[in-house]
Amino acid sequence: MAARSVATLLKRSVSAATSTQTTRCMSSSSTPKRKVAVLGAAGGIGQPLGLLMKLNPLVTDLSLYDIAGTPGVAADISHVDTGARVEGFAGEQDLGEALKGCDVVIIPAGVPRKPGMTRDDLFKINAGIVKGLCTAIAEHCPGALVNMISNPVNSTVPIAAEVFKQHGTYDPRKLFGVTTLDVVRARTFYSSLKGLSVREVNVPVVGGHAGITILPLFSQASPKVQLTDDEIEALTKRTQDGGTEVVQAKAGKGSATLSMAYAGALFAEACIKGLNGEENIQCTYVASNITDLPFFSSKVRLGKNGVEEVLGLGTLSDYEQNGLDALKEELRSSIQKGIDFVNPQHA
Ligand SMILES: NC(=O)C1=CN([C@@H]2O[C@H](COP(=O)(O)OP(=O)(O)OC[C@H]3O[C@@H](n4cnc5c(N)ncnc54)[C@H](O)[C@@H]3O)[C@@H](O)[C@H]2O)C=CC1
Ligand SMILES: O=C([O-])CC(=O)C(=O)O
Repeated sequence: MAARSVATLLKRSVSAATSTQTTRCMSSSSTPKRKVAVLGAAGGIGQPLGLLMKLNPLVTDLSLYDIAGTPGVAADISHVDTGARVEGFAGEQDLGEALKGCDVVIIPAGVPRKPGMTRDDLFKINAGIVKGLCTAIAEHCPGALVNMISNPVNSTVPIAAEVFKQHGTYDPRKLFGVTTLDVVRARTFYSSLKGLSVREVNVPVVGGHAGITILPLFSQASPKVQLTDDEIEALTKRTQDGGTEVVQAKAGKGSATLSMAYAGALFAEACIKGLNGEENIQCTYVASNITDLPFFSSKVRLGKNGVEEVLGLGTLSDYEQNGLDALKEELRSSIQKGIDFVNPQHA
């Protein structure tokens, strides 16, 4: 699934860049109008993600919002000769206008990790940022699909759910933690270890998005190749620590931005395709009852309403079952931390 989407995205981007006429025809006749907002658009992820959304012919209106720096980013991206109309919004007073009429809102707003930090160390700052942005979403575009990138995703998604519940706008089919980067990494590491073409490879990744809560299911990878126990262990660890690998390599200058922008663009495109009636299956962190945890990442069928179906885990190897048992306590407590942040009286 992801492999084909990537190829399509890049091919379309090239044709969109070389033919404004074609793009305009597509958006006015065959495809519905789709407005996408990026909140945190002037950041390390926000800028390349904004560009990738501008290259996507399924996007007709692109709203770029940040607390600062957006006029420059919006002016810059708006000169790209593709169909999407770009508007930049800077500062809280413009947030409502940025969100009005949105079909998809992508949130990469907030601080990234430095070496030695866990994603949970970001909670203190990012929880408040996400709460504020989700309050505005509830007021100005309550029907939009929300793609949460801001960390810790294991807690920021429950925060968003609680904010929407307080406003009476919560629809669990429309709230997603973006875990696509874990899938992208698992595919890359698996294919390069085994000399496979990455375009043909798929690996489901379930659980959450932090350390051991990231559980790649190499027993369900396709195409299937023989893996030793040591190879499975190494691939699993590398996928779980992929974010930390980048944080350490950037040595204090932030975390993954370019690969995340790519992954975020893939997932946003999958959501828009679903809205447009092109159902597709992606791994994402959503409200779920496939385990005893209220939020869980697994394969999900996306369609016109957002989540059409949360798919089960399939058969797990003993190694994966142990990983699942081991991740539950951390994931449960991260979820509760998010819920308690919005409802301190119940904590
Ligand atoms: N889900 C995932 O797989 C991944 C998540 N992340 C997370 O994404 C987040 C952003 O990372 P970067 O772009 O590298 O950080 P960054 O610091 O480069 O950019 C963040 C942007 O958010 C903006 N911002 C802060 N408060 C805001 C508010 N109230 N409203 C709107 N914008 C606001 C900042 O002005 C800045 O431009 C971090 O929390 C990071 O941990 C990063 C990589 C992967
Ligand atoms: O590791 C981080 O802090 C950023 C992130 O979520 C990732 O790259 O997977």
